[in-house]
Parts: sequence; structure tokens; C-alpha cells
Amino acid sequence: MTSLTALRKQETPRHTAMPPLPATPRLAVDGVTLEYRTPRQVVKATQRVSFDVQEGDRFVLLGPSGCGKSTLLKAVAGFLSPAEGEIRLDGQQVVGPGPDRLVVFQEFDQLPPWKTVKQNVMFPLLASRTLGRREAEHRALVTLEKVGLDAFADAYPHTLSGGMKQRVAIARALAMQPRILLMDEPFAALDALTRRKMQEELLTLWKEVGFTLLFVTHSIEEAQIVGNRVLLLSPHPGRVRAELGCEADSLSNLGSASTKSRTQQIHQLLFEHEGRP
Ligand SMILES: Nc1ncnc2c1ncn2[C@@H]1O[C@H](COP(=O)(O)OP(=O)(O)OP(=O)(O)O)[C@@H](O)[C@H]1O
Repeated sequence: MTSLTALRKQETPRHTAMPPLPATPRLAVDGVTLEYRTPRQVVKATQRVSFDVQEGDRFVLLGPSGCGKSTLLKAVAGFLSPAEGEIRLDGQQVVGPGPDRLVVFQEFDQLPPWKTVKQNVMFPLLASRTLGRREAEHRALVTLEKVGLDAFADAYPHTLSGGMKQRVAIARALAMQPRILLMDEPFAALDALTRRKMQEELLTLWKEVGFTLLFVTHSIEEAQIVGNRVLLLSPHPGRVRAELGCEADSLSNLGSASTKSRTQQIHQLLFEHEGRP
């Protein structure tokens, strides 16, 4: 029989105990294989990919072109059903698109220029019949205040800076009160300086507002800057190579030895199986 003393010895000391993870993650991707079926062939985009995203995570999918990152995001958004495995949001199986998962696309040029900032934020609320006009207007103004753009509610997108447009695009998604925000290479087409500014903006907004983010990129540096957790995927078809914590690799730490060594580690994990030097 196990003695009380022996049991006590097995207990984790209080001061080193980790906070328990919530029983149900915000997003669970469980053994997911994704395929495209064309009349001539079946293209396997991912193979048995599993990961969990907790509330408040900035979770990044990182991998080479064609490894299935965008396809995974589409599946989480509900536009594609797994050939194998399951995707769950707060424990509920994802079976189609929904306002609880919104995708923010590249460059934020999705803002119709003929609508004011407020009208842009109201649009999905009205189009999805989530709210009536008065409530939608109220929700839009509250959300714009949260992202620091209430003074620009009646401005048109072309009068805003790139960073402000990003805030509007995110505000538009946040106004729908999504359970997770999905971003697919949002900064890929931008020049290096603008891209850095946008990454800063995104992190500032995350700190100010707090949301759960699933972010796709093929830039190692961007993954380290944006993510607190990074999932590395193998080349086509995407399989999980590793998951890393990158909370310490903030913008202010970019040149540090620890960040450089993690970059090196990611590089090796991504490419070590390709016979590269
Ligand atoms: N509509 C489609 N029909 C058939 N195959 C597709 C389709 N869309 C993507 N694929 C294939 O699925 C695989 C994964 O594509 P996906 O776009 O998800 O990769 P990715 O990692 O996001 O790449 P990138 O970083 O270049 O955007 C690729 O081999 C691609 O050719």
C-alpha cells in the first residue's frame, strides 16, 4: 500500500505548479487530413495534423509553401471538411462556416472604399443578420472605441494609414465577437518596413483588446514575432514537425542571442529532412 509520506513526496511543490490548462481548448484540431478532390486526382494537403489553441493564444502555423497552412485555416473556417479527423471549437465539431470564426485577409483591401469606417464595421453584422441596424451601429461604435478609432467612425478607408486600415479590418471581425480570429498571410505583400509596423500594430491591439488568434505565415521571423506558440509543418503534405513556445521572441528581443538560436532551431526543424547543407 502506498504510504501518505510517499504520496506527499510525489506531489508537485506548490510554488512550481503550472496553471492547469482549460479542459476544453478554444480550438482543437485532431488528426486532421485534408484533401482536394479534382476529377483527375486527389491532392493531400495535410496529413493527420493535431494541435490545440487555448483562449488568448497567438498561435502560428509555419511551414514552406504548399504545406497546407491555408488549407488548414480554410478547414477551421469551415469551408472544407476533413477527410480524416475532427476540428472542434469550444468542444463543438466544426461543420461549416460561422460568424464565430472570421478570416482577415491580405492587406486589408477588403474594406469597401465607398463605406465609412463605421459602415464597414457594421456590414458583416447586418449582412449576417446578427443584429438590427441600431444595435449594429452601437456595436460598431463600441468596437471602434476598443481599437482606438472612434474618432474616425465617419472617415473613409482611403484617408487612413495602413495600420489604421488593419485596425478597421480587425474591428470589423471583432464586432462579430468571434471565438477565434483567423489571419492568412495578412502581411505577405507588404514591404519590409510596413510589414514590421503592421506586426507591431497587431501585437498592440492584441494586448489592448485580447483575442484568440490563428495566424498563417511562411516567414520564420514573422512567426517568432507574432506567435506565442508556433506549429512547424513539414513540406507537402503538411505533417506536424514540432511545436515551440516563442513568447520570449518579441520585437524588442529580435537581435538577441536566444531569439537567433530559436530561429536556427526552427530552420533545422523545418529543413533537416530535405538533405540541405
Ligand atoms: N483548390 C485546390 N485544388 C487542388 N489542390 C489545391 C487547391 N488549393 C490548394 N491545393 C494544394 O494543396 C496543397 C496545400 O496548399 P495550401 O495553399 O494550403 O498551402 P500553403 O502552405 O498555404 O502554401 P503557401 O504558403 O504557398 O500559401 C498544395 O499542394 C496545393 O497545390
